[in-house]
Amino acid sequence: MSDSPSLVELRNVTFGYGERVILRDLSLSVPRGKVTALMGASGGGKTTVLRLIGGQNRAQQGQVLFDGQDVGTMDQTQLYAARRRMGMLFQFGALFTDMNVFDNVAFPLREHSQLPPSMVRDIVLMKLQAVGLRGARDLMPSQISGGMARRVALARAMALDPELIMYDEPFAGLDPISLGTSARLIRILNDAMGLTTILVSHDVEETFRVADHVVILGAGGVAAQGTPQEVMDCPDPLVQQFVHARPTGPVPFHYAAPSLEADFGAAHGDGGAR
Ligand SMILES: Nc1ncnc2c1ncn2[C@@H]1O[C@H](COP(=O)(O)OP(=O)(O)OP(=O)(O)O)[C@@H](O)[C@H]1O
Repeated sequence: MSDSPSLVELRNVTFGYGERVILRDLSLSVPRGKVTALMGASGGGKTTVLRLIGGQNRAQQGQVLFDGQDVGTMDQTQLYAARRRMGMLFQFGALFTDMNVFDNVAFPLREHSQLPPSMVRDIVLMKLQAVGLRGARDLMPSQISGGMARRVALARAMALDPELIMYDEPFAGLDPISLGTSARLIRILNDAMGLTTILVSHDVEETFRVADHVVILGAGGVAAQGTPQEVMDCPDPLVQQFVHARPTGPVPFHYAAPSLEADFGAAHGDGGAR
């Protein structure tokens, strides 16, 4: 284990899909034991950062360090070992619909460990207890609410006791009470289980309440980072637009497109333009 205060560190990372550069010379660090919120305008590359950390994407330049090791240069075995130390909860963390709550949480344990059934049972019930759903073990996903399903997915992501847990928009579509419960749970679990958390979210109010460290992505790089208060106070117009959810400002509304003239001006009369 590295003795760096950061569990994850991106150093001068450049990444694009085809010709389109999404992250440009991006450097950021995720302190151990803390909740780090990764925020920024839609399409800014937050999910892409999570995918780089998980090794689903590889940086074209720079390094993505997980506990001091470059994820981008790992072979399959090393990557597999690193991923076992990470829990990932992607948008709406889909459950297996043909398995009950218990079996959903047991799934990674049965897949990735040789533990006897009695131990699997104890671990599953402990994880379900941590998210308040020990009593729901026999229910099918169709019998629980969206907020409960999210918590089951969280219990499943924690089944193998990860060191790092990454949430991609865990609050999307939740009612205000479930949202508050989920946010508090993320904080409590981080502290109780000695985790390091990365939270991608658009919900400024709730996220700023639970995060220790906030990173705002903008224009391929870091627009601001610091404590929630430091980021709130950052004078950068892009950051201000984002934290105050203003509809107008430097964040562009339009995805990069040909000029209006190219699409509309010359199209009249040519009969076959797309
Ligand atoms: N597999 C892919 N192939 C091509 N382009 C992609 C792919 N995945 C994402 N992109 C593009 O990369 C950009 C960044 O996407 P990403 O999902 O990382 O953004 P994000 O900040 O998580 O957005 P959101 O907040 O809307 O989820 C987007 O413009 C998207 O269109």
